[in-house]
Amino acid sequence: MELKLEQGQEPKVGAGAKPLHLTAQSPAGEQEDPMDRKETRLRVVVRVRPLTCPERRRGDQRVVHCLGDNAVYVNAAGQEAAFRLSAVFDAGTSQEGVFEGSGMKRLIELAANGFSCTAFAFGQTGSGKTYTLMGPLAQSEGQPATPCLGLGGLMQRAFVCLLEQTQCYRPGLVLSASYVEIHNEQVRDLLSPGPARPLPVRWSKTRGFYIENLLTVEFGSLEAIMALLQEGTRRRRSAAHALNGHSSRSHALLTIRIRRKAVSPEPSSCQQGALCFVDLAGSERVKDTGSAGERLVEATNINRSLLALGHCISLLVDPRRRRSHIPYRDSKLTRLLAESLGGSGITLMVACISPSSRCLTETLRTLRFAGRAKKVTTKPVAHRVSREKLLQSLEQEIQTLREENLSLRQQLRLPRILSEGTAPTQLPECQGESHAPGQRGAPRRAPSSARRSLYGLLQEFVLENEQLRREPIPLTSSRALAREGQRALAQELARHLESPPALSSWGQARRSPEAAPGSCSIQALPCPQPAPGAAQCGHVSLLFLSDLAPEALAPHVSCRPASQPMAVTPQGSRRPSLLKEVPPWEVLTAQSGSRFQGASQGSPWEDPAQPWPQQRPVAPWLLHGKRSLGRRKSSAGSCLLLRDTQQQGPEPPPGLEGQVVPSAPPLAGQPGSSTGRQAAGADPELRLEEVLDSLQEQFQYYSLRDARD
Ligand SMILES: Nc1ncnc2c1ncn2[C@@H]1O[C@H](COP(=O)(O)OP(=O)(O)OP(=O)(O)O)[C@@H](O)[C@H]1O
Repeated sequence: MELKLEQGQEPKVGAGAKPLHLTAQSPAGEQEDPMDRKETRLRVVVRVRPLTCPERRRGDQRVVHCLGDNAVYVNAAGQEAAFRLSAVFDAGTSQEGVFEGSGMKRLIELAANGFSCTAFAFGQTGSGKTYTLMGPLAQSEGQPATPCLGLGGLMQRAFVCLLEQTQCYRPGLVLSASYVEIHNEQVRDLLSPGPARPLPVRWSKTRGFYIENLLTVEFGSLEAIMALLQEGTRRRRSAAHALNGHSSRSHALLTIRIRRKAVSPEPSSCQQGALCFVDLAGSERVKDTGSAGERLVEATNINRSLLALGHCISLLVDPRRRRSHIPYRDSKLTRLLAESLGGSGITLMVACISPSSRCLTETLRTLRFAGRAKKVTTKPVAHRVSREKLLQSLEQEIQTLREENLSLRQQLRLPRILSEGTAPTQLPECQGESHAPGQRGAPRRAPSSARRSLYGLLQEFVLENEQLRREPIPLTSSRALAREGQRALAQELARHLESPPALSSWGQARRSPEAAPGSCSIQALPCPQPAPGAAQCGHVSLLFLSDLAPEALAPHVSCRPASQPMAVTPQGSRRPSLLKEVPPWEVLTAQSGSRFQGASQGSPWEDPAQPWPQQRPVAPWLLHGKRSLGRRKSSAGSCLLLRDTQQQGPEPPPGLEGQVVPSAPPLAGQPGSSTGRQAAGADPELRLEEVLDSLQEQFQYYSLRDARD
């Protein structure tokens, strides 16, 4: 029998950690945490729950033993293994004991200092994850009991701790919360009033993966945050099965955002930390839980997303492979945890296990996962936002909400009071508490105090948004409306990506004589089929360059000197070559918002004597096929999509300066793309969202790389 004792370097977070020493000063005059930018391991602790009554009645053996010295020992059925983790809590440890010993307090402190912190519980179904995070649920309603801390979990204790900090020691802290669940691979807002609709998970260079249209609610008291927790948990999907009478059927993520204004009298920067609690749905063996029908679908989705999480962890642990592509896009869960696992966050994992002999296999699996996870490192970075950036992002947020509210008002046929050109600092037409949605369009001015701050203004728009959404009419977000125009195009693109057409000839391309004034008048190279989107949307043109390695195309798109010919490969050729038949052409530079420069001599695109009638900004999008970069370059196809940014459509990518180039993200719908594989047969709308998102990612990746090179 083999006795395996897992060893590992202890992370610096945790009980007994030295008090925070503030040594360095940031340019803004703020104190920096010594943890800032230091490689840090995930802290992984284990909690063993007591045997439950049914387990005792059945006479299950206790096979898990806590040895002291942070080691846990499993011995049964000829299997013996020991694991050493950051801390181990036996069945007798109280909720307070787990809070004190897990390092939760330090995590809260770090979140208040601007770090992104995550505490998540994982383990087999019925192993005590929800209990550890929220305490026992009120069985009748499936809600976290009361704010009373006796049996309260890590969440309630953290709320108390944070609120204490806010009220007593750091009056500058502003707290807000969001709460979502991932159920059957769909993200749902648990706080938003009205019917739960799936929210898209998007990616941006500045924010990483994020949930669009997520409601965030400010709170200032324990009662308020407990009400949010209870309301959200009531809405979360749960069901009974053989191993747990109240089993969570979704992963839940409750995020507390902590905004701290700078301490200096003339604040030049602010800190924005986050504390996220993740209650994972438990892994389950269907033959043990007896899941069938809907429960079986849920179980399959739960297990699949946990598998994706395990896969990411395995790659992150391997020092060679963690530099390559980590497939966070394989599930919504891994996308949302990407920052906590491999980015700049700080993470505490609580592995929950049952002591019962019947759960032996799953217990060992959980402990092995824990052992791997503790080797994962992140490089925590405190988020300090410069005052200018903060103001900018606030204004942008206000502007987005203003547009969203106007769009909702239009759908509700309410009078539109703001004029088109209203500056973001002007007030919305509908304010705060006293406006009832029934009083359609009664314009009100906010109290003058609210005008003083952008935060106040933002709050008003949020309130208005909430009120409008409460109307019992199905509403569509403004972004979704804007996307409708892109849907046909995306569908076409998806088809092309799946089976790129063979080009019969490259022919001559000219500026379209029918191009509407003001539209982007570049014409696609002729394809056997009309260029996708060109027919439907006058402002979109697409080049489909079959069998062209992306590496050959990207430099030409980003910064091709006008004198060089475009490298394309005609049909039938396996390898890209400089295609002499296509004369030099000057397309555009890769910077978003760049303009057509006009055509160079001999370009087939343009009559050089005639300048472009409209020098309009365009956003280029690159679609690549297979990213095989071996000696035999074989790309399924590459597309260059030119979009007129003055028309409606997806946002052009922001500036590219100073960015670290990540590994190339996979492209939805492509061979080798997990999202494409997963999406097959899934909701076509979600599938299209994926395609549009990955367009942006792809473009950013290649543009950033070119900018760096
Ligand atoms: N440390 C503990 N002390 C006492 N009871 C516990 C403890 N941990 C869990 N329990 C009880 O065990 C049962 C299952 O716990 P819980 O619902 O938290 O499991 P879970 O891991 O969240 O399950 P699932 O993944 O199915 O949602 C509950 O009745 C809970 O009250």
